[in-house]
Amino acid sequence: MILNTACALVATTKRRVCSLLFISNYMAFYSLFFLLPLSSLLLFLLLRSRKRRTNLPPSPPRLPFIGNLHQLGPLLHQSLAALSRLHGPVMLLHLGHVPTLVVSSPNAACDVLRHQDLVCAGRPAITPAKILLDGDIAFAPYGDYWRQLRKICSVHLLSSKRVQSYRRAREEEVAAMAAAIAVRASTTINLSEIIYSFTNDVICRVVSGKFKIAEGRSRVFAELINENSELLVAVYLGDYFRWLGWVDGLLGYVTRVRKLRKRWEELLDQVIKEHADRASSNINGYDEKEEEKDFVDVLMSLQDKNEFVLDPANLKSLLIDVFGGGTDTSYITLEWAMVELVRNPLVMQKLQEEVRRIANRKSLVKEEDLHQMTYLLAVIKEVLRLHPPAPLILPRETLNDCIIQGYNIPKKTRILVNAWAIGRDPKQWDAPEEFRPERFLNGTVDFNGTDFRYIPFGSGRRVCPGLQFAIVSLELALANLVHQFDWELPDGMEKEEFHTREAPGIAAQREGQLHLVAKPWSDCLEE
Ligand code: HEM
Repeated sequence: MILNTACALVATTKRRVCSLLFISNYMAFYSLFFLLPLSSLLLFLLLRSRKRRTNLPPSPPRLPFIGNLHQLGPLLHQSLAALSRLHGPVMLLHLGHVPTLVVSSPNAACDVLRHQDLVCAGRPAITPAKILLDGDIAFAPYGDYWRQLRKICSVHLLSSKRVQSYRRAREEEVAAMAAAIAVRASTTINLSEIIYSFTNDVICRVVSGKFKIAEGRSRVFAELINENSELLVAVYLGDYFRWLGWVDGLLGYVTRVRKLRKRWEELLDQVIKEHADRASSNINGYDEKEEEKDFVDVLMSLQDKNEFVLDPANLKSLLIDVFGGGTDTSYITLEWAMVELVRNPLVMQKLQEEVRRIANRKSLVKEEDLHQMTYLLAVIKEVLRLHPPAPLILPRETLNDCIIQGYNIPKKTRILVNAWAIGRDPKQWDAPEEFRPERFLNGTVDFNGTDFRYIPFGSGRRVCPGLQFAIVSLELALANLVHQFDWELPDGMEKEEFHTREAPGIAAQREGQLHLVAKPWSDCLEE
């Protein structure tokens, strides 16, 4: 019995040993052929992601949750420039949950806007744009839909030929601006107001035709554009802290943006309906006179010919973009131009000499005179170097992982290119804070974004499509302002009080309104 039990025990132990041996063999086999490669793969991935994380650009120290938000001031481009001086021209910030790459040197801008242009061609989906501009071009995600809109803009709405076709509209609006100044000559005028009406009237006229002035419609557009600017630049907590989106609702921002969209819809529906009425009765012969077509005419006739079909809501978003993109930017530039010219009397004198010599005592400078005015162009370039109205261009977002200046930049990183800081970088420009148009006289630096020291219109595939339109309007307006009038500070104001401070916000607008006295130039004769 004892022997039997002993034998049974031995047999069981043997079986257990065998099965243990089998299991350990199996495990060895398993680990050799499966676990080992798997764990090495995991290790490799871990190391790679660590390397990636360790090869990120430098970042200022950050706080939990808010990240670097507390380091930003009301003048965003200026606070980013100050941080970049400490942490380098390629710097990674964490704005709440949003990783944000800030680029402040021409080389880094060239990486973003040329070498990695495709990967960096996305735009972040921010709350106000999603509500107000859904389906527009400026905030459209990069892809087929954006390409279609881009083609419409560059081939049909803002091509050289089309820009040329708005010549009469521009010249008439410039004449109206000069007349508005002339009636208040030798008194202190609010030039900001006058310039704003001019830029707004030009855009209104180009987009929605010549009927708007009589109806006072441009005033309504101006009101809406103003509110656009305010609501688009406000900070929406939900964009930086996913769990705080409801606060934006509570603060009323979201409701305000929705209401604004509704007002735009109503106004644009009216404009589109008028187009349809005009087209059906053909009172304007809109189909015959190509040069008279406004943007709505062009878009609708493209739709009619089935060349492209845009959802009505998206069509309105595209029009809102053009109003927003075209009005504030040109207004801000023209205002800064007058500020810098009054602060720099020698530059003003040189510009007036050029314009008056070429215009040859005509009462109005015409567009055919502009191509000879090289100093005028240099003045506008210098204004846009010191005061780019979109100092951080428009935010981009990476569509994939990429490398910028040797650093790994993960997918879905927001990118801010600080055109303002690059334009004032002492490593790139002599005496960068001084207003010296002469630096542009040799003509090698242009607006088109090929020289990354100078990118007021951005660069690459998302470069501003309104560039030509903007430049010719600015040239014509500025030439006429300095041709017809001599400009003085209001009584009692010293040159030193005439400041160049910027107002808070993301557009680099001058703080306060510009008040000046216009003295008609006596030699400027009626034709
Ligand atoms: C001084 C005048 C102007 C300046 C400084 C300016 C500047 C800019 C900048 C920096 C961008 C972003 C470019 C980028 O991401 O690389 C942009 C985009 C854009 N601008 Fe302008 N702009 C001006 C006038 C205009 C005008 C007159 C229009 C239309 C009539 C316009 C329409 C647009 C549109 C639609 C976009 C979006 C393009 C896209 O995302 O594909 N802009 N502009």
